[in-house]
Amino acid sequence: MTSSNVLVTGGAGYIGSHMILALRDAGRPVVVLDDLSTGLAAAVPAGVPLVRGCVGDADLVTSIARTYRVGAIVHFAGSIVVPDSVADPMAYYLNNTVRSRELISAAVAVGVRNFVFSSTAAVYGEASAEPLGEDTPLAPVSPYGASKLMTERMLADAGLAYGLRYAALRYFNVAGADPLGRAGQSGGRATHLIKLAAQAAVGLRAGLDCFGDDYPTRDGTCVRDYIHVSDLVQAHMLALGHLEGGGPNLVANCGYGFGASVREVIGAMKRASGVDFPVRPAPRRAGDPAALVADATRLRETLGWVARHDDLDGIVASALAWERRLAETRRPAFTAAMGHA
Ligand SMILES: NC(=O)c1ccc[n+]([C@@H]2O[C@H](COP(=O)([O-])OP(=O)(O)OC[C@H]3O[C@@H](n4cnc5c(N)ncnc54)[C@H](O)[C@@H]3O)[C@@H](O)[C@H]2O)c1
Ligand SMILES: O=c1ccn([C@@H]2O[C@H](COP(=O)(O)OP(=O)(O)O[C@H]3O[C@H](CO)[C@@H](O)[C@H](O)[C@H]3O)[C@@H](O)[C@H]2O)c(=O)[nH]1
Repeated sequence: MTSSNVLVTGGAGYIGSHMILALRDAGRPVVVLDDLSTGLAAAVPAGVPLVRGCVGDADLVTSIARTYRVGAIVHFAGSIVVPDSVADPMAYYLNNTVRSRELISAAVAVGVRNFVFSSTAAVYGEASAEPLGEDTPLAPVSPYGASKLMTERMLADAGLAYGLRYAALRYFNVAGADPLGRAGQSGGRATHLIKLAAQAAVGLRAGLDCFGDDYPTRDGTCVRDYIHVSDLVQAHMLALGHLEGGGPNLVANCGYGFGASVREVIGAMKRASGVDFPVRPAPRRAGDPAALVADATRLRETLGWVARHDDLDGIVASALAWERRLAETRRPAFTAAMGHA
């Protein structure tokens, strides 16, 4: 096993914080670079160095790579809200594409060999086939998807020109929380369906909007392939080992091969919590494809990945458990702020 450090960008965020736990569980030294724009310093486990800064700061990246003898970068940092990218595309091209370019350039210049990148199912756009293989035509319908696709393209070119070794993992919808309760989705502004449903279940919000019920799907609501964050992180660990072991560059979908509709997710959350929170019909949300379901054959066959948490009820239950834990830790602070301490 290699003992060089792994630089986790965006390690104070939802998925990055789970990756840090997996690396530490495997005995790998880690350093985190995060600007804390959506992440929380508290999500980085004690003892893991956290450098607060931007991935687009090439001097900073170079200095971290030298100081910590970084051998691999796992790049989670980015802006992630599809409708925001429709409203403000230039912000997404800056944070996701331009700053990734700086990071990749710095990695190449300082001699970091291996690079794992958070890509997305949004690179496929309006899916014509289901499930989607990696060879499906790439036609993103949101600036978010386009901003990620451009980074994939830069990695492919950097691989050819400079020998950078990379894996671009196209996540479908990531959800759930660490089964040991050490991490979960904590960031301030929630937009993801399962997170919002969990917040409704614990009483943090009055209910939930269902964006569109006239899609060409089995119940009219959008279908997504929800992958448990622990299974996703395991794919990253395998991808890292694959690159470090000399395996070829890789682009792979991360999902289970079956989807759940918005209505099915809401039903699962109501069952798990026992709370019948209100659900309001709402117009379609900009940039939402009707259905996104992964064909994850390549991930299984190339990396030997095995899904261990591929059960919607379990995913929803782990998200709910984390939300309840957050509500418990918030309650004293809230009570104090209201002058009732
Ligand atoms: N959550 C999903 O369902 C999903 C699906 C597909 C792809 N992804 C990708 O996975 C990655 C992680 O997503 P997440 O859900 O953990 O989001 P998140 O918002 O919780 O984490 C992103 C982290 O990156 C940091 N960050 C943002 N811009 C930065 C910059 N310029 N420099 C340094 N740090 C910066 C944020 O502070 C945050 O800690 C993203 O790249 C996202 O596009 C997520
Ligand atoms: O209050 C809500 C929130 C969401 N939805 C719907 O739920 C589905 C899932 O939405 P969401 O959880 O926001 O995820 P996506 O927009 O599908 O995007 C996620 O999944 C993509 C890959 O599929 C990633 O690229 C993105 O980063 C990630 O945010 C969509 O149909 C939404 O319209 C609702 O109906 N009500």
